[in-house]
Amino acid sequence: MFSNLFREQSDERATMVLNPVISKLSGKLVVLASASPRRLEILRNAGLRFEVVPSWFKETLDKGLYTAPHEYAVETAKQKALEVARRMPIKHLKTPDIVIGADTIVSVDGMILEKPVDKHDAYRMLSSLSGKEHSVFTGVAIVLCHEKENEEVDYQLIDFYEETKVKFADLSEDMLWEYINSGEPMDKAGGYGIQALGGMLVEYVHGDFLNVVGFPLNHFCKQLDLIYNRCTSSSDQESASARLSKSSPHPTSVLTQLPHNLTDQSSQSPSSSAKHNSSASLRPNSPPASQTHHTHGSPSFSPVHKAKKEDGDSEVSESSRMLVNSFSKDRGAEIIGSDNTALPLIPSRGQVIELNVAREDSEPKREDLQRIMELMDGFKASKALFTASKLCVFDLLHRSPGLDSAQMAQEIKASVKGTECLLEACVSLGLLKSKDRKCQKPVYENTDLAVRFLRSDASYSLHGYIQHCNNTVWPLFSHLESAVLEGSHQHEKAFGKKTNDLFQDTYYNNQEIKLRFMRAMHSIAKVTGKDVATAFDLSTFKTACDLGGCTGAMAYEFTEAHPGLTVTVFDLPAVVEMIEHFRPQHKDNRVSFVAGDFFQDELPKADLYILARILHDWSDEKVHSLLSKIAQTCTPGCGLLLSEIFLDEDRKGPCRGLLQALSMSVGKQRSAAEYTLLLKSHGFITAHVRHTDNLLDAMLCIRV
Ligand SMILES: Cc1cn([C@H]2C[C@H](O)[C@@H](COP(=O)(O)OP(=O)(O)OP(=O)(O)O)O2)c(=O)[nH]c1=O
Repeated sequence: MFSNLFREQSDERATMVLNPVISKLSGKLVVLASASPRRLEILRNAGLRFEVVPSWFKETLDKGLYTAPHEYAVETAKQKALEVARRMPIKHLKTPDIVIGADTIVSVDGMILEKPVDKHDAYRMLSSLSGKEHSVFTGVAIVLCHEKENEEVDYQLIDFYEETKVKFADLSEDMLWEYINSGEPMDKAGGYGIQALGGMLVEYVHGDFLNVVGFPLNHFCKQLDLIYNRCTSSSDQESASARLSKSSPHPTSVLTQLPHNLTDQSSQSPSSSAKHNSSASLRPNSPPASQTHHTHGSPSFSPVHKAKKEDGDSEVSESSRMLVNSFSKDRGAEIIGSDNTALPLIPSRGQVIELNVAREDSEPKREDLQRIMELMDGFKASKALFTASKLCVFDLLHRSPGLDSAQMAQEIKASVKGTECLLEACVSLGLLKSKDRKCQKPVYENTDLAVRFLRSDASYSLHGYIQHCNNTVWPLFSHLESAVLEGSHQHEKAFGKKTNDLFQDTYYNNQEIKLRFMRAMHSIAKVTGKDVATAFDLSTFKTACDLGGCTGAMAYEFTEAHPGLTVTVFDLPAVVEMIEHFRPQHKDNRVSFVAGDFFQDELPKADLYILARILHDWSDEKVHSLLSKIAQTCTPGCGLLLSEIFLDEDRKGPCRGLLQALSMSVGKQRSAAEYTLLLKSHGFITAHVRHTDNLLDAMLCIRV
């Protein structure tokens, strides 16, 4: 219905305005900085080709700073688009040509209504709309990115808004609650969706219907027409902006450069990004956001350090160059030159390694060679870590720091020569420290890294996961060539037996292997759990069920983070019978365990289902069967929190996810948009996506 409606409304305009615009955009990298499935559908139906990179900007600007509601929507749209425009060159290694951001709000009686946080909030919003006319504003920001010779990026910002008036019928209490309980209000501004059940509440609409649904397509096309059809060269950009200002009722344009110091912006984790507004971050001494509208000019910032985009056709004439842009929540952007760079072997999300190798036949540069050698030696480093961990080197040095190689050899019952080589290798990898002694062999101690992650009894120990990598992942990867040739996993070759169900046949039919696997899952849940548990406001949910929650490590993080939540961990009987091995010291009564098979048995009732690191393991058929079972168990408004590594939409990273896919399990790695579509097919809409900057990302979906 929605798509048909769109066609009826815009076919004529499409031929007049949209098609010439679309041809102008072909070959350009257009990015939609929005997770809204409605915006995606509107633009896709219009024939636009684009990538989706949801913005990490949190919608928490101070509404008190804005004199009119549309100013707030426009500013939020700008921040969403700019965050993506800044992040992409660094984290995705490509500079988009255009980034589109949007923000939809409802305004009634001088209040701004965004998405409700819970059912009561939805009730508050909908009852304030009952029997009245209100305005829906969508602010849109179009960021044009221009890369310059000297690696600076110019951003030209064009923004505008559209207002549509909507009148609601008088809503009875019963109607209100029936609608709220349908779950539809939760991810929509003002708490309703005019395109679906919410349409029944509406008496009339004055203005652009699609604007209410989240994107004013017609106004957008007119803006594109102005930019691309009436302004031919990039040198005309300033005048184009000026023209836009005159001809359009609400556009603004800011031409600016990305600041040199990226520490508080491009590298922001979602949580930190909310602290900034564009004016502050783009123009350090500028007035508040609302006053920077209609500002032109180019503030003088130093050039940005970023991976330079190559022109696909041109030969790379520059000499070899290596940049490692490393980001973390704490450190922000870090630009490390080749001289002082310890290359990360496997770039994580947010780490960018670029080698611009000069002409093919020119003399190899040291850094390029080094990178290849690092990759070739990677397996030796992994195996050295696995072996030291298996032989309990880190535990022994924790108990008795300062052992020399002969003493260590005696402790681990190994050869002195072999032990010496292993200890020295661990020093070179930064896992151990050695202290020289006069005329004697050096003694060894754990580094901080080993103390924190490699001791088997450390709070955030990865010991269990390392053992799993050594015993299970390593043998599988030693058959990688066959896995690639055959396109299937290599369990039979690696472990000498056929597996129908990896968990039942391999991991859980032997006590020792089972415990090892549980320790591995426990390790991962311990180090990632907090970030997943705190990714979203879950205060509307009272009961959760962690499907395949294993030792409960993730569940305990959820109860810790959400005082009103109780969590049932649902896992196979073989797992639940072992959980005493993993109970935390301070038992939390809000975590309980139920034994069962989520493919076969009835699921415990809950408001929120957690699927952390589950779906990627299973075939499409099993994934669909599990999701449809959850969907049947859920009432509208129930939540599903999915946590996996989300692949980038262009499938160029993160490296961990792509390497994991090589194990060729029957499952697959997916991007956030792919998970969104998958869940949508089972009646769940994605309300929020969070890239955590940790090993697992998360998305919160609501059953409609
Ligand atoms: C009023 C109304 C809003 N909406 C939706 C459009 C938007 O998706 C949403 C408003 O929230 P927004 O914050 O504008 O957008 P979003 O959170 O969905 O996505 P992102 O921030 O990543 O861009 O409400 C409808 O679908 N129907 C309606 O009738």
